[in-house]
Amino acid sequence: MAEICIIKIGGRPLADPESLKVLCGELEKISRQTPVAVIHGGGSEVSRISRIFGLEPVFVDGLRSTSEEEMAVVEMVLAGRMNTLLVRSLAVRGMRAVGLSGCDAGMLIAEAAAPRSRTGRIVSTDGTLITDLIQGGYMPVCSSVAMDSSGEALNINADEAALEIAAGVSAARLVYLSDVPGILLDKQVVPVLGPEEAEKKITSGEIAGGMIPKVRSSFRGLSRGIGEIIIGGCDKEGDLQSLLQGSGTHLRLH
Ligand SMILES: Nc1ncnc2c1ncn2[C@@H]1O[C@H](COP(=O)(O)OP(=O)(O)O)[C@@H](O)[C@H]1O
Ligand SMILES: CC(=O)N[C@@H](CCC(=O)OP(=O)(O)O)C(=O)O
Repeated sequence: MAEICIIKIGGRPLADPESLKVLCGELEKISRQTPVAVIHGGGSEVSRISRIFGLEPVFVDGLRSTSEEEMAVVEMVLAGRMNTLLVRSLAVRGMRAVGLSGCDAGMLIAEAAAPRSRTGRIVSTDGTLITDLIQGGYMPVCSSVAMDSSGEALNINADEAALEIAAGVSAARLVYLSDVPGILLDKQVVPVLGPEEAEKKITSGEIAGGMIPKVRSSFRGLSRGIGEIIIGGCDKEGDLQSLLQGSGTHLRLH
């Protein structure tokens, strides 16, 4: 099979119709060149809906501390609204998008990160469904909802879900599309970043919030055989192609 490219989409592009249009156009172009699977988040929408239900989000090191009640919102928003929104937006352009969550065919099995928490840590990944769908000419579109061994839902950070799936299918490339053009240090995009430098910048607070799990999971992914990991934005036509050709931040082990 041709080399698989995993594209992780954060929540903010999904919340804006214009960004979503650009993104889907870019995915259409890229998918003509290489097989693509999309893993998506939607954390900002989860927070918005949680607040409507009177649940104030709490994040620790960029990860949501997920209560039982919040898990219901996570599932509803990510595996429901966000997933179908993305699938419809791709399908209308002629792509054979298939909506999935990490629970499908046991793709992402996780365990609770702490007692009574519904925030999960992935313990096993099965990429077969993704490769089977790609071989059948489909574009898998997967949310980061996972399950534990007793069948309960767990909330996985979408960056980590993308990383696990990319490692599970031995992806040639994993692209994290975010609302920033790459990792910024002194307001400039860093073209290449290694693990020691990244940890220093996390300690100093220059890399913070949601960027922490993205960066840390990337280095774990590279050591597990993902060919290349790129962080960047996709705001206008040509952005995704240019990320694949060298713009944004490229994470390297050495
Ligand atoms: N050094 C940094 N460079 C770029 N973004 C950073 C940095 N440190 C923290 N961030 C934050 O990380 C965010 C992207 O991560 P995250 O919120 O998880 O986005 P997404 O939902 O797109 O995955 C940016 O919007 C920015 O606020
Ligand atoms: C455990 C955890 O933090 N899960 C994330 C899952 C969604 C996500 O990661 O969305 P973005 O990619 O848009 O940030 C959350 O609940 O926000």
